[in-house]
Amino acid sequence: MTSYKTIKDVAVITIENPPVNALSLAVREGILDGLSRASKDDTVCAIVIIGGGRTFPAGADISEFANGKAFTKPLPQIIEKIESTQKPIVCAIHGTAFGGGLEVALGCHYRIASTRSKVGLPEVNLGILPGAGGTQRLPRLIGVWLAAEMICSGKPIEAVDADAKGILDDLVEISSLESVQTEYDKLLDAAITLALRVKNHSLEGKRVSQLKVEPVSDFFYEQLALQISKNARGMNAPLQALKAVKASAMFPFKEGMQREQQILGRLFVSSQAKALQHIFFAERQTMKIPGIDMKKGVPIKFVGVIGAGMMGSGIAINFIKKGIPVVLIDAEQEFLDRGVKAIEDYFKGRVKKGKTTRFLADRSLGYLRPSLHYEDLSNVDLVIEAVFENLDVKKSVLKHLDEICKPQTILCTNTSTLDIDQIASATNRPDRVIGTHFFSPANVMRLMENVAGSKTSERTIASVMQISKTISKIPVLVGNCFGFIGNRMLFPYNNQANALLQEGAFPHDVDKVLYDFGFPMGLFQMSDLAGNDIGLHIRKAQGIVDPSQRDPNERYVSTTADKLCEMKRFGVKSSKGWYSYAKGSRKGRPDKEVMDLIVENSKAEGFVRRNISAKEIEERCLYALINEGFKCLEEGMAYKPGDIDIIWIYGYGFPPQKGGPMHYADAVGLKKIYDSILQYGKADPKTSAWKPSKLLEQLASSGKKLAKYWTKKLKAQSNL
Ligand SMILES: CC/C=C\C/C=C/C(=O)SCCNC(=O)CCNC(=O)[C@H](O)C(C)(C)COP(=O)(O)OP(=O)(O)OC[C@H]1O[C@@H](n2cnc3c(N)ncnc32)[C@H](O)[C@@H]1OP(=O)(O)O
Repeated sequence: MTSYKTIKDVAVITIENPPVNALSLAVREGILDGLSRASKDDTVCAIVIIGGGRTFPAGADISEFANGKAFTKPLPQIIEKIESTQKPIVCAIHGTAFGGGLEVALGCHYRIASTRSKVGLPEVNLGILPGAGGTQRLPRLIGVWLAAEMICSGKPIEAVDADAKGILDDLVEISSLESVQTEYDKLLDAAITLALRVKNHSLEGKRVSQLKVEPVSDFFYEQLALQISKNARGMNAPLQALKAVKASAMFPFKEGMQREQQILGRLFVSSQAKALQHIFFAERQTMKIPGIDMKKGVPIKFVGVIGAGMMGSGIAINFIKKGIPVVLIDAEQEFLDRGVKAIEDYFKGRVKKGKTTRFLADRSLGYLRPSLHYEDLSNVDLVIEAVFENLDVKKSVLKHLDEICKPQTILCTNTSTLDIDQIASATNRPDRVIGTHFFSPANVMRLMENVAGSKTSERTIASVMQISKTISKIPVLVGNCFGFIGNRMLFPYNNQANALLQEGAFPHDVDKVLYDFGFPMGLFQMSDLAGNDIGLHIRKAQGIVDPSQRDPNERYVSTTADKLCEMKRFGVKSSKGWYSYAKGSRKGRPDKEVMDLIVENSKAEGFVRRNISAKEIEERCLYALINEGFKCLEEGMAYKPGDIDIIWIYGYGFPPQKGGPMHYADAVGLKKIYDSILQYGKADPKTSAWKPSKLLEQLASSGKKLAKYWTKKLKAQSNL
């Protein structure tokens, strides 16, 4: 896990734990061993610590948190050992020196970094804090203000920025064209040169723990705490990390470390840390699908997008940003021009905000080829249609594409609800047809539901999952059912919210409970923002708006929602929906007209309105959502519980600190959820969403946890 060599009397300890050189127990032991050898060897005058391969350690080994291994020869002790070594230690950073990696660097006496590298303390994103001395050393090195900002936000910074802040002693210029090997060679060279230059220098002032912290006023802490409460609402770790930073300014290093460790201990065992660490791994597991070999994907080098509306232009941006040429097609010059302008404005905005340079923006725009002619798609490797959400329209587009595109071209349909098999049936290549459900705005939202039809081939799936990754999306493979996973689960959740209105709640009551649970907004606010006509369009497609077409045995809860659309209360865009809005504002106010309508509908539909507790609102919305998630798993529409969690966190704002609906279900207890579902179903037998999932029933009665059960099941499958 580490190697040791000497170059020109400098000991070089190289950390070799690919892919990210996480600081596992074996790495920590390797560092200790290297330090001991270098200290004992009289010919060694200085030490360099460097990461092998592509990076300096990207942190402590997160997989050691759950099994407790992190506490054997713990990182703070290793860093103390590094800092107290009598020979100068130079740390050479490339790639991503994150978390424990940066904390190791802070324990070294000198730090140099490649200009391509990044450093950061992202621990708060895992529900913990930089608990290997990071909260005590960084303020000593760069001051409380800058350190608190880095630690509490968890955001990494570029090496150039780190140098300006005083974290680094020097930068090694590496161009974007140079290979990782050249970067490593140049960095090592520079580190050895520096080590030889400082070999006889005193280490006075070079041990960060011995530096003094300039205190700041309480006002600073109060302001930052306010900002954190707003930006990271519901998250414990950032505020706790701030407390630890404050301790650095109040106490000597040793005492500060004790405070840091106490806080770390509490955070470590918290439900938030477990949830956030679950999300970290679940996000990386979405590419691991039983029976799909991702290596079978074909490279996608040329892409077509049909439809230059908001969705199509957003999709095109993702590709051209990564240097993949896109032919953007629309039927009308006017629409095409509008789409191109939207794309140009997007890049202009990025340049203005300093997020990119004019040169890079122009380079991306150079990859865009607007066209009115489908024939220009004859040679693309993959095409995504983003036309109107209508089955017949989409089928005719796919049929046309099938005739024009080369036989190998993958045809993707961007839909949020429609049947992929039906769309694929319009072509002679159903194996090369797949759903790509982008979330709006498509250039911002990272989630993608990739929908496999019954004939979609392994090669098509692998190709689309790979290219989704290339364009920096988080792709989740899902099965072909109405609404796929995200929207399918949204229906019963939304259904309960509307049912609660019938029984006695108002939109602001439901929204408050969901906001307090941790969602960025409640369902009615979300509906107003998206446009209430979208829901109506879907209900019409389901054939349930017309009372004569409804199943009389199924409760209908959307009378008020339908009437709102009749009243042209479409939401924010018409300044009134479930709420009313001041012109240009997205902040809704409860509206008497809507509340009266709700009360009137309750009466007309035979409900005696009652006070409904926050607990009941929360349980009914969330348990209906969770029950549907279990159904998705038992039907094989979702491949893993973690996939559902990722969809709901990245697509629907489920609070990450609760780990997603399926993780949350395990945390609440499946028996409790199952029993509540039975109870709610008894009171409301006409709501099919209360029919409990068989999988939920089975796990609830056997006392098992979903996560454990599913991991075992997948293991057994892969051993078959
Ligand atoms: C007891 C001490 C307590 C506290 C002090 C210290 C705490 C910490 O250091 S916590 C860790 C802080 N670091 C991070 O949060 C960084 C996490 N990693 C990343 O952000 C990214 O992985 C990356 C930017 C470093 C690289 O991104 P990318 O190139 O996209 O690769 P992947 O994310 O797909 O990762 C590849 C592979 O590595 C696994 N992995 C990444 N980081 C860690 C880690 N710190 N520990 C264990 N494993 C890690 C990741 O799961 C992937 O694994 P698979 O290929 O098996 O999926």
